[in-house]
Amino acid sequence: MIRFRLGTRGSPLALTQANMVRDALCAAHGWSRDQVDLVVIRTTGDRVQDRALAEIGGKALWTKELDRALLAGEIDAAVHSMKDVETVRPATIAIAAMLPRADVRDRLIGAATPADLPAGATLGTSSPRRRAQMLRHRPDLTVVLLRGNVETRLAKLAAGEVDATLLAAAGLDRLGRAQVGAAVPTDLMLPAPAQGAVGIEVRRDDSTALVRLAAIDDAPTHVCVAAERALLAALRADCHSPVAALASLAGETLSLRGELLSEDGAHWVEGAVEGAVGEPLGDRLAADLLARAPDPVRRLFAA
Ligand SMILES: NCc1[nH]cc(CCC(=O)O)c1CC(=O)O
Repeated sequence: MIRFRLGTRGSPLALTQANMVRDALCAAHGWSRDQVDLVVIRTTGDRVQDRALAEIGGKALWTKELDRALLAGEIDAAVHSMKDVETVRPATIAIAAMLPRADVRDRLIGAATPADLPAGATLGTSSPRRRAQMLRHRPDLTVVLLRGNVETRLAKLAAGEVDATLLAAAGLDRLGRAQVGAAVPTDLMLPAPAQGAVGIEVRRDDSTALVRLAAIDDAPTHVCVAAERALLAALRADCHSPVAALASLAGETLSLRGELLSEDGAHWVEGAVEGAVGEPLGDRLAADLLARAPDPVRRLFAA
C-alpha cells in the first residue's frame, strides 16, 4: 500500500493547509486519509516570535528545516505558504504543485477601511510591505512590530496592544475566521507576491512524487505565482523589501502588476505588464519599475 509523507509546520494555519493537500491527493489518487502522514517539523520561525523575520534571517527560517527533512528523505513532500518561500530555492528542490489560490487580499482588522482609522492610530505588523503601503495612505499612523501566528495576533489586537492590524484573507478564511476584518481592495493595497497560494515541494530527482503532485496542480495559480516570484527574482528582492505584486490570467494572457515602496511609504512606483504565458514578464516589469523608481525606492532594490 502506498504511503505518502507530507512535511508541514505545526501552526494551525500550516496544519489546515497540509490537510487540504492531503485531501487533494486522496481525491486525485483514490487514497484513504491514513495513507498520507502529516509530519510536523518545527522551524526556527515558529520558535522566535519577538523580532521581525527580516531581522533574524528572513524566509529561510520557515523553509530550512523542511528542506533538510525533504532532502534527507524523512518526508516525500513539503507544504508551504508560497508567500513564505524564498525566491531562490536549492537546485535539488522543485515546486511540484500549487493548490487553487484563495482570496489574495489583505484584511484590515480594527477599522472598516484604512481611511477610517483614527488619526495617529497604532498599526501592528511586521511586514515591510504592509507598513509602507499603509504609511503611503496614512502617514500619521504609528507602525509597531506585531508577530506570532494568526490567532496570537488577533489576541494581541483584542488585548489593546495595537489599534489595528492586517492579515491575509486566505489565512483567516482557512482558519474559519471569514468574518474577521474588512478586505482591502487590491487597488488600494496590492498583496504580497504569492499571497493566498499553497505550494508543495519535492526532491527534484523524485519523479514519483513529481507525478503524484502534478495531479493536484492548479495551473492558473502556478503560472501567476511563478510570474510574481520572477519579479522578485529580477529585483533581487527578499523579505526586507517593500514589494507587492499580483498576476492574473485571462485566457492565454497574463497580466502582472507590481509596486515598490520606500520603507516609510513616502515614495513608490507602480507598474503593469501584459503578455503571453512564458514571456519574461517579471524581468520586463522589474526593468520598467527600476527605471522609473524614485531614488529612495531604487536604492532598496539596486542589485
Ligand atoms: N507571513 C505569514 C503568513 N504566511 C502566509 C499567511 C497567510 C496565508 C497566505 O497568504 O497564503 C501568513 C499570515 C498573514 O500574512 O496574514
